[in-house]
Amino acid sequence: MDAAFTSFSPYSLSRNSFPSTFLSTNNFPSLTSLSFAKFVFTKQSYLSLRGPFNSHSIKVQASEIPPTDPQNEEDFILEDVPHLTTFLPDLAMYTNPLKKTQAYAIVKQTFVTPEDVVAHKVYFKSEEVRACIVTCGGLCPGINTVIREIVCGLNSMYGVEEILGIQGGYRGFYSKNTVQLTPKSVNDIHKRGGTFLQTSRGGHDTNKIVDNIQDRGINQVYIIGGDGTQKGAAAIYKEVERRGIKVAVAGIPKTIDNDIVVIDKSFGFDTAVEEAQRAINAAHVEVESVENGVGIVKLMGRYSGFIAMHATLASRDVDCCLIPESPFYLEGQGGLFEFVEQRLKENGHMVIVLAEGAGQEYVAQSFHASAEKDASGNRLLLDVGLWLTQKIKDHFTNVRKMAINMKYIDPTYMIRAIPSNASDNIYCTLLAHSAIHGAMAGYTGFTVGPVNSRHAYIPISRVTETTNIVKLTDRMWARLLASTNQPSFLGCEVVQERFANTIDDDFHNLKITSI
Ligand SMILES: Nc1ncnc2c1ncn2[C@@H]1O[C@H](COP(=O)(O)OP(=O)(O)O)[C@@H](O)[C@H]1O
Ligand SMILES: O=P(O)(O)OC[C@H]1O[C@](O)(COP(=O)(O)O)[C@@H](O)[C@@H]1O
Ligand SMILES: [Mg+2]
Repeated sequence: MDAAFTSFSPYSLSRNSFPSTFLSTNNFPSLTSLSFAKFVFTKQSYLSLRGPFNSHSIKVQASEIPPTDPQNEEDFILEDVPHLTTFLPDLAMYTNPLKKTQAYAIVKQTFVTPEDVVAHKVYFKSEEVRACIVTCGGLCPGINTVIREIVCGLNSMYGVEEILGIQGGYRGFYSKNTVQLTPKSVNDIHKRGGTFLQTSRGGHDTNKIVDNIQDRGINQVYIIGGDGTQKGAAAIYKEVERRGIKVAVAGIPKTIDNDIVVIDKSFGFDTAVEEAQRAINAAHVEVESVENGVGIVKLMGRYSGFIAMHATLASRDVDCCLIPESPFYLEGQGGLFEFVEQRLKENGHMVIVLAEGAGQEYVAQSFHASAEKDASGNRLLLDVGLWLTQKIKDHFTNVRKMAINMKYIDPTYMIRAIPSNASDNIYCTLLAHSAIHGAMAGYTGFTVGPVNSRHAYIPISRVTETTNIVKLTDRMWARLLASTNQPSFLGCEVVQERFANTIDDDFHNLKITSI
């Protein structure tokens, strides 16, 4: 194992985003040779991750890596990325076939910084690899690009021929036939939205899945999916380890909501924000063309309002953005009705962007609905867009006796069903390649993704222990408030009390106490 990686050093906030898995024929004798790669946060990045949902620290085990400031070992928070040799200590190593490929053989000092992890040896022979890919959970722009690049990357860089597609999510392992994936069969799929392999919610049965992996002789599993999927991937990895079989499990984080922690941003998010602009533009055009026009645009965001926040900031045509993390109220001083009326008086029109998870407790009260769940156990949302539309109409017609022109646009599925844009396509390629290099190098139980702009291997458990949400105390939310000039709604004690009393999960309680 010692020779597998010749160098490793911590990520830095200022470095550019070259993948840390880049191969070099180079040696870096001046740098420490490590037995295991570590998942590393600089102290700064750790601090930036800290908040009500990430309050417990990651263990510091700094002994093997020299900190940049030798006086301050606590600069680094380190954790092992799991490796096959942890439970299969006698695994054979092979020369990395990348050395012989034209694209990488020319790379000597030029592209490899001392901070890159350099794989000299791999733990799979090309002809021995039998990989599979599965996609789970909701859609997101770019899934097909990730599938394509795993297939093409494994084939062109490592000479792998055996790649299976598991169809229809986790349950496809045990309920469907596999499909053979080749560079030819996936050649054009990045131009399409959705997932070439189909997806599903629910159906995660760890034993059945791992039985199937064993029966089919699969030894690399690439799992593309969100927070739920990554929890499933962690369970598969644990079971694989328990059975002591040589199977590398790699997660590629997918979430339209950008709700996965640790990584800088999820793929497809930029594409979704861009697409949301079209809906916001349409709403704005409609409402400025009529008298007292009120436009409402509902965007995705179950627990995290990132899409709504970014779409609002990008647009500048939005007067008010409502997200799940920020409580709001309708009536009285400082409420939404008052703000709408004020904007109509000032400008004759207004646009509200609404994340689908916002105000769910109000909608539930209005509709007397019970909390239903989907097959994966996610709460099924009530339509806050229709609810708000009706509330505003009722208020202005019946209470204020004022005619308004309401336009409600619901582009929710449209923003995630499209192909990824150019920058997301490149991002997806880096993720796919990072996953391939990691699996070939024998890592397992990891998720890939950029951390402070450095592509990193992250132990899966780190990305599943909490959810990424918009922090109301962060500057991005302050920027939004400054841009829209909307009320912060936080002055109202009643709302805070109501939230604390009616919402029983930690998520909302923490949210309130963090304000
Ligand atoms: N805690 C869990 N343990 C194991 N599997 C899970 C867990 N949560 C979700 N899954 C599985 O992961 C898949 C996708 O989860 P879901 O929440 O629907 O989407 P996403 O992964 O995009 O968040 C489903 O097949 C579901 O059964
Ligand atoms: O109708 P579906 O397919 O269950 O998806 C709706 C949900 O999917 C999401 O896009 C999130 O999906 P994931 O949990 O798969 O990331 C939410 O924004 C939305 O509430
Ligand atoms: Mg999810």
